[in-house]
Amino acid sequence: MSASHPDHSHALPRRGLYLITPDDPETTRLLARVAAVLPQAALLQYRNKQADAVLRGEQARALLATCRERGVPLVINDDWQLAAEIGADGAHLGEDDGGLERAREVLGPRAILGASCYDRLDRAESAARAGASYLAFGAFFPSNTKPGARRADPSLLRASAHLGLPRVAIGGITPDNSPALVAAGAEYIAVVSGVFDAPDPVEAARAYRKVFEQAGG
Ligand SMILES: Cc1ncc(COP(=O)(O)OP(=O)(O)O)c(N)n1
Ligand SMILES: Cc1nc(C(=O)O)sc1CCOP(=O)(O)O
Ligand SMILES: [Mg+2]
Repeated sequence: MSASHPDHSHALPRRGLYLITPDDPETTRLLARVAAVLPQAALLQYRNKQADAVLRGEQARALLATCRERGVPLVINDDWQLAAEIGADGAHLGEDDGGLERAREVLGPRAILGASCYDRLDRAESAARAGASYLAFGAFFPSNTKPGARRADPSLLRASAHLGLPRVAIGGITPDNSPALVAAGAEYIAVVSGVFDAPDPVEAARAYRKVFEQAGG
């Protein structure tokens, strides 16, 4: 912990696969899909861009129970108020999701607060100042989950190392294209379709985990 970055990443594992949920309206099915691959994950993000507030509340609570059983932190996408309401481990905020400072104030110093930085180092610098726990960059490759995502270059991972926060790489990431991102400094590889749309999601999740093992832990 440094003076400029107080203890904002307490619950964060050191590195690994950051799983993000697919938009699945069936809560029982979503839970089964997540439970199968959760043992391979360092972190889980609940993201459902189609669900209304009631379904999001139901799914987030159900996932939180599963995550607690498995000891995996749960981050809620977009909605830090929902994270606070259900006692999740944190929230992930992009450019349209409200200010990091207010979220940090309410969620407290130990919450995981993720910030989307896209392809922008200046955004990463201000997110670090505003109390982010990690900095997410992307999209590194074309993504079917988010076809319009801005593209980022792996050099951004190296260029943001001085900020001293864990870096997340996202967007079209596969086990095959992950090693270059981990070598460039990504502590986390964030994935939706590479796991959840794979013919064998458990095998796919293991393949991402192996990338970190082969990179040295
Ligand atoms: C780990 C991680 N990184 C980036 C995003 C994208 O956030 P945002 O730009 O707010 O877009 P949506 O996910 O809300 O569509 C993310 N969710 N997680
Ligand atoms: C949610 C999200 N955010 C991105 C960004 O670049 O900010 S890319 C993305 C989609 C990630 O899904 P997949 O692993 O299926 O490509
Ligand atoms: Mg968002």
